[in-house]
Amino acid sequence: DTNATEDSTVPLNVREKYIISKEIGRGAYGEVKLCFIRGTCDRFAMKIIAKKHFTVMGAHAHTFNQQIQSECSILRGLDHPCIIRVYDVYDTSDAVYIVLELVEGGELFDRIVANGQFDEITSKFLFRQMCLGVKYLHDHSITHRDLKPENVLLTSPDTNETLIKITDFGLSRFINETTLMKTFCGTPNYLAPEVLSTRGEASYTNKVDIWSLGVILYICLVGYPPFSESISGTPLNDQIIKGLYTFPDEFWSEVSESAKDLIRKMMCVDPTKRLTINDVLEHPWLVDDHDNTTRVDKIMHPSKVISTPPTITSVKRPACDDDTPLSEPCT
Ligand SMILES: c1ccc2c(c1)[nH]c1[nH]cn[n+]12
Repeated sequence: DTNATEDSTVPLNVREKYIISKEIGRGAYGEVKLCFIRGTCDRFAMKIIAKKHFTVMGAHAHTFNQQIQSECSILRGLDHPCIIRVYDVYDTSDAVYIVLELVEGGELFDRIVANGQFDEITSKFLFRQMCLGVKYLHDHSITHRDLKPENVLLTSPDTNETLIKITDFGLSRFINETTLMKTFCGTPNYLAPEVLSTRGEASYTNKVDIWSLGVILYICLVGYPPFSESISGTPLNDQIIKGLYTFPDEFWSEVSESAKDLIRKMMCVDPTKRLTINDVLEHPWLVDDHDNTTRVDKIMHPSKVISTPPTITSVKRPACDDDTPLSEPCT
């Protein structure tokens, strides 16, 4: 990958507005670089996706580019605390340049690795935010399709009481078969069974995101994935397609039955039986924990922290006795 700063293929209008700096991440279909707006020095993330990863419609390239434009105008219209903001999109012949919100806390994936796993309270705090972000996408008819801890970013580098931001949504609709094959080449740890059993031909529903959220919650609580080749020797795809996961007491004895119940209802093989995102948010594990809901609301809407108004002790009231005539009738 060429260094975009010198790379002459970066369109002039992008270079005029942004200084593109170092690489800060690599997604499945492109690189992410730190960039600054010339002048204000506001910092953003610039995702550069080479078009070769997209379905080449050949003659239909024109409609394809229009599809990208309309998709990105949808993405630019999204505004939710748990969704990475899309500020600008530059579509050129060989690449799409997407200007995105920058966050400094790294990926959930790395935080889980560093922590080992989260306690149930922290898991629920982060999980509720992911659910609210996914609900916002589903309410806007957007299926993420590639939810995984690598696509959940954190805003604070030094605490788990952090805001999370979901990224890499929306463009997945434009995946061409090679990138889709990449989906199959990559570990299908988070991939829903219906995608695997029909080799991706399944009519995707947004239920695929619920399965992935279930896998993410499982990993947050115990620090290891529900499916893995090494242990049982059964091929990974078979484990997923048949839903062969368990909650071994060795690791799960400290976790509440309610949390396991929710995971079972999210990681159910039949998508028609799987919970919707609204069902998930109405599950007792999330609904019955008001403290968690309050903490999540506060981190999502910090400005709305209701500061308790000062009690009125400062105002001195004249000692009133009943024969003092009122200077004027009280209005
Ligand atoms: C998409 C992919 C990676 C991103 C991103 C948007 N924003 C941001 N801030 C740090 N990394 N990163």
